[in-house]
Amino acid sequence: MDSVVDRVIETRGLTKRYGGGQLAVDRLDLTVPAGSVFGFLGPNGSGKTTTIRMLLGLIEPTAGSAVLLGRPMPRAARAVLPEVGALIEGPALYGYLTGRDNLVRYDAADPTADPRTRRARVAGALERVGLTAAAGKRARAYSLGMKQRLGLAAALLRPRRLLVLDEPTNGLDPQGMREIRALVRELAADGTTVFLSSHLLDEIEQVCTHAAVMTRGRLITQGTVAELAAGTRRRLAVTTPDPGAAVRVLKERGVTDVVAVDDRVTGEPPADADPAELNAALVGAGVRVRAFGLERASLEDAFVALTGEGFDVAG
Ligand SMILES: Nc1ncnc2c1ncn2[C@@H]1O[C@H](COP(=O)(O)OP(=O)(O)OP(=O)(O)O)[C@@H](O)[C@H]1O
Repeated sequence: MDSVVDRVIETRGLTKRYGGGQLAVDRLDLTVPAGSVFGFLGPNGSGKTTTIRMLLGLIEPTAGSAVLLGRPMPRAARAVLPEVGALIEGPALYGYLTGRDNLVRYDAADPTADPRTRRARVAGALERVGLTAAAGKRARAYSLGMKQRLGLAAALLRPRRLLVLDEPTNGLDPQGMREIRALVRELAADGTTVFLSSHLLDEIEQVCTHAAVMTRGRLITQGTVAELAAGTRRRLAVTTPDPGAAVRVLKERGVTDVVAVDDRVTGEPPADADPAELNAALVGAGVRVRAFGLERASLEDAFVALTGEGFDVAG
């Protein structure tokens, strides 16, 4: 199957209600463009894993449709899944086998994989994820990050058009997170579309070109990361030894939501305000300004603005 699709994943009204009545995913319309690194963002329990399981045909939707690489799921699973690499809920590894032998096992389980070229494929995948030197170690001696990389290597034994990664950095230390993120960027640079779920906003900002935000089973927004962050207003931040006077002047000039903490005053400027004039007004009123700037809106600001909720941004 080598048809060209510009939408690698497309869902319409995709819904999952579990047996117990729990509505885990509610009428999801998701569009993942080809070539994107697409972040599927939401707090724990927001329905990310359930969505991924439906996309991969592991569970049936209650309603709606999912199209993967232009083909309907789960009906076309047999044709589509060989082109999709997936890493969900940690790779299934045999601890007593070496990293290399784990990959040999994965490769041997693929009926379309030619046994004569198996060694070369496994060596290539190990190289790809930086595990060549550790390939002869038993998997149980691997760190969590190495296990994740081995799982990715398994997903990369054959060329893939789409990689689906469910919380790929969950539980990793900062170094492990950096390694996985670097790998995701490399894979994307080679043209593979990557769909990754995460509850970490900064992770999405660091590696993704596009994102969708979920809460409680519902999609709140989707688009490029730049668009999502641009949807929020920027905040003005003033550092001054005269915070009381600064608050008064800014309010007079129409700045709203003014907050003073120690020597830092922040607020939301009116849409048509000229920052230079606000600064001049402060100075003109005798406020000593040590620093003045507009803060870049982050995806976190966008999330809070969209949902009115805070977000767990801890690594
Ligand atoms: N097999 C199941 N049976 C019943 N309810 C389920 C089942 N799996 C998940 N749920 C419920 O569906 C909702 C969405 O869960 P899901 O695992 O898809 O969220 P998530 O965003 O992936 O969160 P996490 O990151 O914690 O896995 C949750 O309320 C969860 O308790």
